Amino acid sequence: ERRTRSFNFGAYHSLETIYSWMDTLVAQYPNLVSRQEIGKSYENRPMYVLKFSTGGSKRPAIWIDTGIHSREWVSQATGVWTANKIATDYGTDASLTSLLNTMDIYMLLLANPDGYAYTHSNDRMWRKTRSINSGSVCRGVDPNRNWDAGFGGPGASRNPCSDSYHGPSAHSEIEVRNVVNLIQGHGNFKSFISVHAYSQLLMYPYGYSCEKVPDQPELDSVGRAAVQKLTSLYGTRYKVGSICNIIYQASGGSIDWSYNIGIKYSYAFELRDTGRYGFILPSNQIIPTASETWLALKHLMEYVRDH
Ligand SMILES: O=C(O)[C@H](Cc1ccccc1)CC(O)(O)C[N+](=O)[O-]
Ligand SMILES: [Zn+2]
Repeated sequence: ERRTRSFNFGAYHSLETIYSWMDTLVAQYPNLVSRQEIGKSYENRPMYVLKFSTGGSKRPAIWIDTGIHSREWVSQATGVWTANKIATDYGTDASLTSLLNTMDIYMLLLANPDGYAYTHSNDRMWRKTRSINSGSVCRGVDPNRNWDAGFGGPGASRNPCSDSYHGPSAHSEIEVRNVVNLIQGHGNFKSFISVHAYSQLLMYPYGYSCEKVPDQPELDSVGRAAVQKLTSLYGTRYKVGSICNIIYQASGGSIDWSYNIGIKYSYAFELRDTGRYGFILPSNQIIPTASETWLALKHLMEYVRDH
């Protein structure tokens, strides 16, 4: 209804505002979008996935998460804009319509809800979850070091006070376990895309090692083609490569886990910018960032649809 159309996609919003906007999106597109609670966060906030589906059961699916690192606000904002874009363009964009007639899209807009709330209430630069670490005064685990993929290896810290603390064990964080359970329970995901900021990169596995994955040539060429579409809009330049080679070695990352359980088309975006504003990207760049990113996302999803 009216409220969705009047929603300001060019601003950063609170968790509560995003959650109530999700309700209006589902209400406006009941035959396309549904909301699924996949579990609770450490501080007992619901974790909601938006499922875009035109029917079938357990259709091949694409996963997109935003906001796993709570301070990377342009990621969550891009997720909101993208969810709205999918809902509004279905039925008019032929390529998207054909995609949604054969595949489902699952979006987790706030993958770290406790951290996101904390960046609004206490510390704009908070990155991790808000779990209590026994024996330490420091809180939180880096949810992008907590996955069962090279867990605890180089590229993560064992210090609970570190921003890249991997946690006491793989999948120790409920926010990670909720996603693992959904993906493993579903069993038919073909693509897993995790959206971060910043650095303007499109990355594929591995992070935990600099060895080439078996599908590296294909992931690289599809990634380069996707970035070409992104750059065509405003000239924004991205680099493409494996996490380990292009940014740094990082163990326990989500897309290494998804790749290793067989989800070939696993990618991580690092959105704008390259450091001028960093995590504090001005809100007037939200819509341009989301618009250019959409061109890359669409390319990836079309490729997955056709292969
Ligand atoms: O360290 C991270 O988890 C990401 C890089 C990354 C992204 C995906 C998988 C493994 C690592 C970088 C970032 O998004 O956190 C941004 N940053 O640290 O500036
Ligand atoms: Zn991040």
